[in-house]
Amino acid sequence: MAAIFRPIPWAFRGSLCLPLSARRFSKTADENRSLAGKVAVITGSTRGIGFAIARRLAQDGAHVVISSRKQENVDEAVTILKEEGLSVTGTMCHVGKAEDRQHLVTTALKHSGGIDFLVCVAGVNPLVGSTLGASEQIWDKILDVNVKSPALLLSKVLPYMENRRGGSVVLVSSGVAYVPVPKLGVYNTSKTALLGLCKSLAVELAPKGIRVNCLVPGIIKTDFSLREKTMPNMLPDMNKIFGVKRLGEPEECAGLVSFLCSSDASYITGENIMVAGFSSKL
Ligand SMILES: NC(=O)C1=CN([C@@H]2O[C@H](COP(=O)(O)OP(=O)(O)OC[C@H]3O[C@@H](n4cnc5c(N)ncnc54)[C@H](OP(=O)(O)O)[C@@H]3O)[C@@H](O)[C@H]2O)C=CC1
Ligand SMILES: CC1=C(/C=C/C(C)=C/C=C/C(C)=C/C=O)C(C)(C)CCC1
Repeated sequence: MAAIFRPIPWAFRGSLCLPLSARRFSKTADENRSLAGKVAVITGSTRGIGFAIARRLAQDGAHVVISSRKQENVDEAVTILKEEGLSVTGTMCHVGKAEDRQHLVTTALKHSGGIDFLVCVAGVNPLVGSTLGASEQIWDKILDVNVKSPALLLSKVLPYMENRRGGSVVLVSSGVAYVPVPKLGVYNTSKTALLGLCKSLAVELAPKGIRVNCLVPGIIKTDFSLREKTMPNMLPDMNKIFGVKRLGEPEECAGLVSFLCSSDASYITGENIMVAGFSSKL
C-alpha cells in the first residue's frame, strides 16, 4: 500500500528529492558561476573578439590562458583583466608555429593543471584581391593560421581534455563563409572550411565527451574589420541590410562562447552559430 502512495520524485523541492536529470544539472551556491573551476585556453585573445571572450569566460568563473603573437600584447591584456579581479595568465603563441602551440599547452598545464575549453579565435587575412591571383605563400599562410592551426592545437590539447573526461571546443568562422565577400576569396574559403572542420571534429570527439561548435560572427567592430589592409574598404550600409541595423560588438560574441562552454550546452555539438544581426542560413 505504502508503495502505491510513494510520492512522484519531481513533486519535491529539496535536491535529494529531485529527479535524476535535475540533480545532474543542479548547482550549489558556491559554484554558482557557470564556468567555475574550469580552465580555458584562447588563441588570438589580446584584443577584439578574443579579448572579449577571455574577459567573459573569466567573469563566468573560468581561469583563462590568454595568448597571441606578441608578448607585449599578452602582458597588456593580462594586466587589464587582472586589475578587474579576474583569474588569467598568458603566454605568447603564434598559432601557425608548432613550437608555439606546444608552448601554449605546456604553459596552460603548468599554471592550471588541466584544460577544459579551447577557443580558437586567431585568424588572419593578408590579401585583399583576386583569388586566382593569390600566391602559394598567401594560400599557405591563410590556411595554416585559419584552418590547420585549430586542429593541430586541439591534437595537443586532446589528452588533457580526455583526462578531465570531457571538454568544449569553439572555433571561429565568419559570415563570409556563407556570403562570400568580393576580394576576400582565400579568406572566405578558409572560413567555409572551418564549418566543415567543426562538424567533422564534433563527430570524431563526441565519444570522448568533447563537444565542438563554431561561432560565426557577422561584421564586428574590431581593428581587423576596420583595417583596410585586412578587409576591403567597403563596409555595407547596415541600414540597407535587413536584420539588426548596426555592426556587432565583440562582447556580443562572447556570451555565446560562454554558453557553448557551459553545461547548459551539454547536448549541443557540431553547430555553426551566427552572431550577425541577421541569418544567412536556410
Ligand atoms: N571582426 C570581424 O568583423 C570578424 C572577425 N572574424 C574572425 O574573428 C577572429 C578575431 O578577429 P578580430 O577580433 O576582429 O581581430 P583583431 O585584429 O581585433 O584581433 C586579432 C587577435 O588575434 C591575434 N593574432 C593575430 N594573428 C595571430 C596568430 N597568427 N597567432 C596568434 N594570435 C594571432 C592578435 O594579437 P597579436 O597581433 O599580438 O598576434 C589579436 O589578439 C578572426 O578569426 C577573424 O577572422 C570573423 C568574422 C567577422
Ligand atoms: C559590401 C557588401 C557586403 C560586404 C560585406 C563585408 C565588407 C563584410 C565584411 C566581413 C568581415 C569583416 C568579415 C570577417 O570575417 C555584403 C554584406 C557581402 C553584401 C552587400 C554588399
